[in-house]
Amino acid sequence: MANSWWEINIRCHPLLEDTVYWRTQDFGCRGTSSQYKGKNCLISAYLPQEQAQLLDLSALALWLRQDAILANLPEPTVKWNLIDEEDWSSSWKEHWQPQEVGDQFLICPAWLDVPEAGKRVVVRLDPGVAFGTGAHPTTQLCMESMEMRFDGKPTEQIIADIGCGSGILAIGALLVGAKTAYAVDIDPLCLRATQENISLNHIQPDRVHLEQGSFEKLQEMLGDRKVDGFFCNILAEVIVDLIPQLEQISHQKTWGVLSGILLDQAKAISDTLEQSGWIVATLWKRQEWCCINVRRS
Ligand SMILES: C[S@@+](CC[C@H](N)C(=O)[O-])C[C@H]1O[C@@H](n2cnc3c(N)ncnc32)[C@H](O)[C@@H]1O
Repeated sequence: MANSWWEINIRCHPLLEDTVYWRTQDFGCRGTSSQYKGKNCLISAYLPQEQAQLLDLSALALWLRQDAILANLPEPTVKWNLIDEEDWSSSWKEHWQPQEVGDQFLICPAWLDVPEAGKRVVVRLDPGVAFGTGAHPTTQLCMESMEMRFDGKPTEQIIADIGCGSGILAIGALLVGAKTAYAVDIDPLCLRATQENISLNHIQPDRVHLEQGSFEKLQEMLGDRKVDGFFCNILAEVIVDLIPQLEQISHQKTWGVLSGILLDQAKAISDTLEQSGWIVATLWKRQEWCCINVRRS
C-alpha cells in the first residue's frame, strides 16, 4: 500500500491519557486524537508505516502497560492496523471541533466553517502532522499566558516561538498584537504546517520568520535583535538545556512562557530559571501540567 500509516488505538483509563499521549509522541506518532468512550479514553495515534516494524509496536504496547502498572491503573488495550493516507487524515479530523481557549481565542479547524465567534479571535488551523491543535493543556496554558501580554491591540513586540509545531502560538500572538514572530522547529513537517497556517490566517508573510532548527537557528535569525517575549512549549528535558541560553535573545524587560512541564518537574525548572537570572512570576497548572511565566526584571 503506498503512503500507509499505522493507526494505533489505545483504550485506557482517562488518567492515563497524558502519559499515553506523550509516549506516542515520543514514539514518533503524529495527528493523535482522543475521545471518551464510556468510562474509558480511546486514543488513536498515527505513524507512517516505514517508521515502525511490528516489533516496535509490540514494544510500545509493553511500555504503555508498564506505565499503567506503575500508576496503579488498569492496563490499556493496544491494537494497530494499517490504513492509507486519506483515511488517516479523515480519521482524526472527524474528532476535532472548534474550541474556545482562554478568554480571547477560538481555535477552528481549517476544514470547518468558522462558527459565530463573538469577540473571540479566530485562529484557523490545519496542523497536518504537527502538534498544536489547541486541545492540549500545555498549549492552552501558553495561550492563556499570552492573554496577559496582548489585548488585541497592535504592539511593537517581537516574539519567538521555540518548537512552533502547527504555529499556533506564533499565529495567536500575531493575531492579538505581536508585531513580528520568529519561529523554529526541528521537524520540517511542522514548518510546512506553520507556513500554511500563516496563510490561512491571512498574516502578512513579512511578519513571520520561520526556519527549521532549534535555539542556535533562532539566534542566527535574530542576529543582534532581542525578543520582547518567547514561548517554548517543549518537554522539560529540552527546556532545561535551553534555559541558560535564553538570556542571549533577551533584553531587560523580556518575558517568557515555558510549558510542557509536568508538575513534579516544576521545581527543578524554576530553580534552573532563577539560577539563570529569571524571575518566576507565575506558575499555572492544568491537570498534571504546568506553565511557567518568567520575566527578566
Ligand atoms: C509540544 S509541541 C508544541 C507545539 C506548539 N508550539 C504548541 O504549543 O501547541 C513541541 C514542538 O517542539 C518541537 N521540538 C522538540 N524539540 C525541539 C528543539 N530542541 N528545538 C526546537 N523545537 C523542538 C517538536 O518538533 C514539536 O513540534
